[in-house]
Amino acid sequence: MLADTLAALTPADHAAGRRMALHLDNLTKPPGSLGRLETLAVTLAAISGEASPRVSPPGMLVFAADHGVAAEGVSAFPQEVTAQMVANFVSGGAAINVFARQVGARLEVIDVGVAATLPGRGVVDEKVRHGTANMVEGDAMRRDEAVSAIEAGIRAAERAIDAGCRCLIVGEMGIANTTASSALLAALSEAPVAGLIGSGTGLPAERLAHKQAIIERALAARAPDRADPLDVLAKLGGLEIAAMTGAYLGGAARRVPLLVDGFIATVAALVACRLGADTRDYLIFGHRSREPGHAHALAALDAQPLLDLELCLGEGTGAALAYPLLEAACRVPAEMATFDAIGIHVAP
Ligand SMILES: Cc1cc2ncn([C@H]3O[C@H](COP(=O)(O)O)[C@@H](O)[C@H]3O)c2cc1C
Ligand SMILES: O=C(O)c1cccnc1
Repeated sequence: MLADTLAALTPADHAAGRRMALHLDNLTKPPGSLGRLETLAVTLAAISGEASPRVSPPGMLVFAADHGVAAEGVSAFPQEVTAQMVANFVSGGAAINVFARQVGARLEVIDVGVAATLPGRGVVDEKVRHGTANMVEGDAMRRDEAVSAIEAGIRAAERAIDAGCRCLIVGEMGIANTTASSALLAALSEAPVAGLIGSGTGLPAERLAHKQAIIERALAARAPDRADPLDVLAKLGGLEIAAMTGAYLGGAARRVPLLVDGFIATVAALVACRLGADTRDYLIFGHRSREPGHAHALAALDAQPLLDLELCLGEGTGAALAYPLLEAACRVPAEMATFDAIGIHVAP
């Protein structure tokens, strides 16, 4: 199934994007005056291949899983918070629930690897295993488990698209997943760990050197093959990160715009692009997270995010907040009058 999804990936329709650019120049405004909103309209036209792209309704996918490396004291919060937040997502009290309601999104919460056994209601059960192993002691997961988690993500993307969603907002919950993400980014980019770590949920500054040392030990012990993204993902990654990678691959294969959230989401998107380079054409970056490694992950994808609200949360919140800009970018070409229609003739 992963192989089928990779085989179905194609570049976006850049000719449709160029037609959109010509149309935008004929609307009743100085050419280019809507700035990056115009770039966004061109991107959305290229993604869908349509003259009037639509992003509504959006589908939100929040993947949850635990991390064995949490036992090393790399997060300000204990592992149990992952399951508690999953319960919060189900009862509608988390930040992502607020924004999902605001934009009328279909929200799905998917357990791909929470350590605790969850009471089933309201959570899609795709548990691959009860949390990853501690990457300092062994591979976070087996290669086939990484593939299973990716495939759970592909299925979730396909469910949302089959239910009518025109855009995917992908988020995560997993205590210690900034550690896994920094480790993945270090392995994929070969940049020094020191510039790729941050305080995540609020790890005190004096614990950062410890977080860095844990990641450096894991990198040395696991020795992942940088040229093999699945090897890197299995040895250092997380189940929710793998599922997000799958959701991006699945959404790109179906030619749907994918709104990327913060640091963790961007690292998952980087893994997806290493597995299937055409995925990049379908990614729109919602915001710049306060987590320092995010700038490196964005640079690795040559990405410029839409917002900078100094968020540092995850769950998909920064992507959800950027979603109304995508709606605006769809409405401008569909609803604005053209110069031809109002009888203004502009000199060439
Ligand atoms: C109450 C709470 C809600 C959250 N929602 C997202 N995260 C975020 O914080 C975690 C990553 O940070 P670290 O690597 O430092 O553990 C992830 O679960 C992420 O989604 C949360 C964290 C907490 C504590
Ligand atoms: O940017 C993120 O995705 C992020 C940052 C801190 C904690 N959780 C997520």
